[in-house]
Amino acid sequence: MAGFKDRDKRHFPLTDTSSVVKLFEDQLKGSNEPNLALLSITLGCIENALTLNRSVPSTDDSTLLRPIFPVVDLDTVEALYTKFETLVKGSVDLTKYPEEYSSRDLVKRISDVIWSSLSRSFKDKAHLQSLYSFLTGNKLDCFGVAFGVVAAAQLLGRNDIHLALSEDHAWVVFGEDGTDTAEVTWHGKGNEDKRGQSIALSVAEKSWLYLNGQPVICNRLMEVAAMVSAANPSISMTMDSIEMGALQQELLWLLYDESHLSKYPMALGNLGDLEEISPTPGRPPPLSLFQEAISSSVKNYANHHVYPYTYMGGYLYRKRRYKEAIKCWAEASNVIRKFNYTREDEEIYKEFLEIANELIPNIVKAVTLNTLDHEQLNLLYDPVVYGDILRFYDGICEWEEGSSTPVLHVGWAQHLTFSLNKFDPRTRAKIDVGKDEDEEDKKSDDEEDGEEVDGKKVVDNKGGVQDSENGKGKAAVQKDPLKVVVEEMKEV
Ligand SMILES: CC1(C)CN=C(N2CCN(c3ncnc4sc(C(F)(F)C(F)(F)F)cc34)CC2)S1
Repeated sequence: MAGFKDRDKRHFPLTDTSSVVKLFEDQLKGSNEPNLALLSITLGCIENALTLNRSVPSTDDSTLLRPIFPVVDLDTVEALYTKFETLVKGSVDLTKYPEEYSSRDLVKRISDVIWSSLSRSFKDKAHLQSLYSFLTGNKLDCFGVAFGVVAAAQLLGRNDIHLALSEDHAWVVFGEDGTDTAEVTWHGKGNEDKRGQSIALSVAEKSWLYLNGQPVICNRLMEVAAMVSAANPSISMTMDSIEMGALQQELLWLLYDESHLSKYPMALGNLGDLEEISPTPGRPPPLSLFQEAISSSVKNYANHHVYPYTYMGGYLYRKRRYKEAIKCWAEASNVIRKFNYTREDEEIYKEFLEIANELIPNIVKAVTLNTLDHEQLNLLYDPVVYGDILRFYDGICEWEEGSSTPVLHVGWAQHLTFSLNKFDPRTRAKIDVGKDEDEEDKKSDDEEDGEEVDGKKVVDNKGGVQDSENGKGKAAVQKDPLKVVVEEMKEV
């Protein structure tokens, strides 16, 4: 049972990074499970001081000497912890929920307690992810509400309620075998919240938002990793708090060493980004962390996560390692093609749009202008690169096929033709777009379970069978005009 114990109190006051790391270390390695509310209040208090309430820089040089790290007093944290405990225990009558495992009603009740305390102001600002924000400003973002529900559940001794994370949404799992699911927060803008509903219905849509049944399911230690990963060192669009970034980085390495990041690809990616900004001597370089994130997704989530590839692709792009960046983006597209695009998948749509319509054109322009660097210019004569760009687009086309919402529009085709036309025609002739073996396998799989629907075989490209109405009463997007464009061009 979590509680604010004396052994926790002796860490206070916290005066620097290492005292915070020691508190987290004691919580992670201690006898009982880490206290999510205590840690979230503490981390949120520090983030607030380092990013929102920075000491106003005075004109004299005294600020140059004054330590910027805030002193976190025990009574500040204890007061907020008690406020949270009073709210939660005062609002949930546990005698109504005598069962050993949590019910949907209980989960909904806890979500309502957090939800009803929120102020109505807009919620997509930064620094709204911690219980410090909730308790001092009644504001939480989408992640913060889900995290708050799990922290409240822990206070109530409900140890079967855990955080579930996709790449753009959060919900909870609960029940005897931890497979019951419930929405507890909202998603995106202008979408009705589905709080209390199970996720099963949404997963059936094969949308990226729910990772088609492959989300990260946290235990208490991974919930600490989520809290640390969700910390935000940014002060403004152009400035980050060095102290907050360093604290987040040290806490992520502590969690990494305890293997609490091994099934959490995005946290590994976050650590890789922090290491790019400020490398820790003796630690693996960013690329190996991004590779670990990819391997974790392949091993634990049937390679259904996109971000591990875009973390690595973005890094390689920044290092001007363009051929390898394009390879990563082709692998990212190889993941997204497993899904059907639905209207709540905007975040990943924007990711692919930026790669297709900005990053790849920038690369093609850069290597055309910079003809002095033969290594770079060769890119336009490299059939492997050309093939990877085609694979990148083919995955997006496949993502669109069978979807209720179209992905591509003529703007995509304009950038596609710009990029592909820069390649030497002989190079374009060299690649073989023949059916590779797994494509043949897929076809044979489909043959097996394809069935006649009014005389014609209709299979989706996800290996399932759906009627020509895309199984959801919506007209499925047929073969996409872009594929025709690419095929026509190959005859050029
Ligand atoms: C390659 C990228 C464009 C760079 N940053 C990326 N992030 C930044 C960090 N990030 C995350 N990093 C750790 N954990 C989580 S849980 C989560 C979420 F499920 F969507 C939630 F909770 F709804 F916000 C998001 C997210 C989201 C993805 S992807």
